[in-house]
Amino acid sequence: MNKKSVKDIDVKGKVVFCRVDFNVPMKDGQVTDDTRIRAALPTIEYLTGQGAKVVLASHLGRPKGEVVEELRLNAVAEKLQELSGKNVVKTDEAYGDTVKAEIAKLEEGGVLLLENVRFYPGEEKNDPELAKAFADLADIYVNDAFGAAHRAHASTEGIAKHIPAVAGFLMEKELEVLGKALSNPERPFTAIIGGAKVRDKIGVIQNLLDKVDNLIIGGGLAYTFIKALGHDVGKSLLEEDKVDLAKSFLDQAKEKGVNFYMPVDVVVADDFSNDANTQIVSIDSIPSDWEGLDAGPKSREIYADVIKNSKLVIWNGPMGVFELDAFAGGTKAVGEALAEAKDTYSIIGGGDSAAAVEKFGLADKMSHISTGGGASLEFMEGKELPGVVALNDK
Ligand SMILES: Nc1ncnc2c1ncn2[C@@H]1O[C@H](COP(=O)(O)OP(=O)(O)O)[C@@H](O)[C@H]1O
Ligand SMILES: O=C(OP(=O)(O)O)[C@H](O)COP(=O)(O)O
Repeated sequence: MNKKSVKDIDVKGKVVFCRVDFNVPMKDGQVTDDTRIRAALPTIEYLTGQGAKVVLASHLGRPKGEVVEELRLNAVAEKLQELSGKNVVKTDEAYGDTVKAEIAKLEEGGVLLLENVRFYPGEEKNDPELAKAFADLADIYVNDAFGAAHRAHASTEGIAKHIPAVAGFLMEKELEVLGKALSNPERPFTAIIGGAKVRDKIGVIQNLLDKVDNLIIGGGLAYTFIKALGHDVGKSLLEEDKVDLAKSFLDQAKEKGVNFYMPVDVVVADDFSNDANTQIVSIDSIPSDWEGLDAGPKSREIYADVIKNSKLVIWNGPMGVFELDAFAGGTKAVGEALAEAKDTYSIIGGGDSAAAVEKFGLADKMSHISTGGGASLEFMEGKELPGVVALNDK
C-alpha cells in the first residue's frame, strides 16, 4: 500500500481521531455480533500502547442525520470495554466543547468513543464544517474503518484534509488480502451477492459481469431479478425502478458468457417472523400476499454445486433472513458449501454475512472474512475507495 500507516508516525501523547466501523448487528439494545469490534482491536491496542489518547468514531445503522435513541453507541462502548479490558469513556455527542472537555481529561493510553457520527446531517453529506469540527478534536487521523471506506463522508474522507491522515492495521490488512486475491483471480471465479441493500448492490453487478465466471444472486436482491423475468414477487423486497436494469444484466450475462444463477425456488412466508406459515414455491408461483424470505432447497443445491467447482468465491450478503431460524437454511447451505470446498479460496464480505458465518460456527473455515461488504465489492470492481484515497501517501 502506498499510504502511510500508524507505524509511520509518532503518536505518543497525541490525540488520535480513529475512525472505526462499529456498525455491528444489534438486537434489543445488545450487540449480537462483535466481529467488527474485535477486528479493530489491533489498531486500538497499538495506539494506546504507544501512549496516544484514542478518540474512536463510528456510525451505526442509517439514522439519516437525526438522533435515533436505539442507534446510540452505548452498548458498543460496553462491548469494546469488555473486549479490550480498557475503560472506555463514551460521549453523547461527536464534536464540540463538551467532547473537547472529555478528551482533555484523557490520559495517555486512554480510550473515548464518540456518539454515532450519522446523527449529524453533515456526516453523509461530507460537510466541510463537520469535517473541520472532527479534525479540531485531534492531532492525527487514523482510518481503520475498511467497511465504510467506500463512503466519502465527513469522518471517513473530509477530516483527512485537515490533519495528518494514516491507515490503521485493519485497513491495511483488508487491502492487502483482497488485493492479492482479486488482482489476478483464480478461476472459476464466483461472486455471490445477496442481502437487503438492493440499491447499493445492484450497481456493482455491472462491473462484476466483466470479472467473474459465475454470478449467484440471492437474498432480498433476487426478487428484483425474479420480477425482471416477468414473475410476481408478492410482498417480497423489490426495487421496482431497478427491474429494467436487472433485465439488462440478465441479457449482458448471456452476451459475456457469465453463468448467471438466481433462485429457482424460494421459501415464502405470510409474516416476517419465526412463527409465520411458510411454503416452498417455484419462483413463478409466489402468492400475492406472501413474501420470499429464503432460498428454496433446489436453489441451495445449485448454489452448492457452483461453489464446489469454483477456485475463488467472494460472498456478500445473506441468502435469506438468517437472523430468523425459519429462514436461515439458504445462508447456512452456502456457508457449509464454502466450508467443505477445501480448494476454494473464500472471501466473506459484509457485517451481516460475517455475522451469519459466525452464527453457524463456520467462521474459521473461511479463507478471509472481510469487515466490508459494499467496500470489498467496490474494491473488487476496481474502484478507488474515497476513505483510502484521502490518506497521506508514503
Ligand atoms: N429475502 C429477503 N428479504 C428481506 N431481507 C433479507 C432477505 N434476504 C436477506 N435479507 C436481509 O439482508 C440483511 C443483510 O443485508 P446487507 O446489509 O445487504 O448484507 P451485508 O451486511 O452482509 O452486506 C440481513 O439482515 C437479512 O435478514
Ligand atoms: O455495514 C456496512 O456495509 P456492508 O453492509 O456493505 O458491510 C458499513 O458499515 C457501511 O454502512 P452503510 O452501507 O450504511 O454506509
